[in-house]
Amino acid sequence: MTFGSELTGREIAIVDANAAALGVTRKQLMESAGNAAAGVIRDVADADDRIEIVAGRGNNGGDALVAARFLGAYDCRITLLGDPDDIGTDIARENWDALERSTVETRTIGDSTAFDLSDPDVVVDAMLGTGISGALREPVATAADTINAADATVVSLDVPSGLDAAAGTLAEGAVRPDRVVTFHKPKPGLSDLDAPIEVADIGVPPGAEYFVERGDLLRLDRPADSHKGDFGEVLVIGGGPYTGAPALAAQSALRAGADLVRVAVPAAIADEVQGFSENLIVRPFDGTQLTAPAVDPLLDLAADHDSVVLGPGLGDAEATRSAVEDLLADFEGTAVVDADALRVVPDVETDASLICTPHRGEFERMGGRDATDWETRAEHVADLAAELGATLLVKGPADIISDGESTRVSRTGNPGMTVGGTGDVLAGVTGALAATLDPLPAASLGAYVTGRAGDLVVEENGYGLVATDLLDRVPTAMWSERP
Ligand SMILES: NC(=O)C1=CN([C@@H]2O[C@H](COP(=O)(O)OP(=O)(O)OC[C@H]3O[C@@H](n4cnc5c(N)ncnc54)[C@H](O)[C@@H]3O)[C@@H](O)[C@H]2O)[C@H](O)CC1
Ligand SMILES: [K+]
Repeated sequence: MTFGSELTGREIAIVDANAAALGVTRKQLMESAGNAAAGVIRDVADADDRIEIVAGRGNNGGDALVAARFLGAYDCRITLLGDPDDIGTDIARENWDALERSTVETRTIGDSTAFDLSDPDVVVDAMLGTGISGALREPVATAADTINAADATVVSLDVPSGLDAAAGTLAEGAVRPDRVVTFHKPKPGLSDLDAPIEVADIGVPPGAEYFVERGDLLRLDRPADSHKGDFGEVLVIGGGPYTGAPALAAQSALRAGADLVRVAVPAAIADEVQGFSENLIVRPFDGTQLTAPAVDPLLDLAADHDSVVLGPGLGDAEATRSAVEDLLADFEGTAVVDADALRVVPDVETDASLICTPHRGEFERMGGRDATDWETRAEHVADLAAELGATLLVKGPADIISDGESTRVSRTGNPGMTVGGTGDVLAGVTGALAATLDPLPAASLGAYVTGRAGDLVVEENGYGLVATDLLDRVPTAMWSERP
């Protein structure tokens, strides 16, 4: 299992969009949901029972419109709360149009004062599902009261209308069902209800939660009322024998949306690093490479940042290695650890939350077991992540991300990306995402976005990609393909 045993509203949207990316449309899922709902309704209804289906204007209502088609043998009436022109989604509207052309009895009610029930035996509550926001508004509020007062068996589709599946709480006046049929997975709050809950399999493709796909981009948010600082400040610590790597990581963090990125490098190369871009804020520390005297000042600086990227271009000198060890031992924030800095991770005790980004060779040097197929390797990645208490992002043709509990696989990227520097881009992008997201989603999206940026370059130019080509594709990969 990769997502939790219960799905919140946002996770459902992600799974839905990932299912679509894997070739199963939301309309197909709605068809299965409506079919499954009809099965439960048949279970509670006698052959001559009157069934009232009350549908809202979202996809929860859409599920019920499908169910009505499957219940053709019953005395069934569908009430749409609101104007058909205001139906919120194409797939719900298509199902409404199909019902209207059929022999199923339909009516629309826009005004709460007109809501009534004709003494039904069974009421199907499909007014609101996981798309609820805030307190119940009219006409839903009155309809919920009327349904609760009716002497009928009430079956809620997905969740009782009024259950906020993001918070797991019931709004005042929420429908009190006798049964619930929920789709794909339980939702937060359902287990607190008195009513029996059935989970219906609606054919979400296996892999929609496992693979990192386009739907995962829904975790990214940049609301109109955002303020400077909302998207985090990132500190890149790197450089010494190499100058390009820290500059590349820092620029990638900027492209991935961090508000502010500082890059701490040895003073001897500070000018050269600054020369890569006027967007960089360079913070030199004394010397030609990272050594013990820089550790305390860097820890102070790091404490003022939301995340740290540690490693790009540091090199593998013994003095640097022990400085990295000291730094990690006393750091308590979130750090993306890459390149030579990875060597110390297995031996260091730290309270920091680490995201380690090894390639396969580095993964094995850290103690990971290799495997010829990626499914087995994914298990080995999870094992090492659990052992280290860190999140691992193991780079390869399929990137494997695990925190020891959940494991994801990202399949973006292409053979053109074996060129030097793409790892620095990945570290920077992941560092920026880790400034606002938890480690597992940050690493998963970092892998997906960097790989997708590489795919966009190759789609445009063919192979012959260099790492700097990725930079301006990072925002495209993050934002222009968000479902
Ligand atoms: N993967 C799955 O599990 C699938 C689930 N399906 C069903 O889709 C709904 C969620 O649909 P969505 O369109 O996102 O939202 P809703 O239908 O729940 O509601 C939107 C609708 O409600 C209005 N509204 C919102 N808040 C309130 C309020 N407080 N008071 C009154 N009205 C409100 C809003 O304006 C919209 O009109 C999910 O639950 C499943 O049933 C898919 O069919 C298949 C895949
Ligand atoms: K409902």
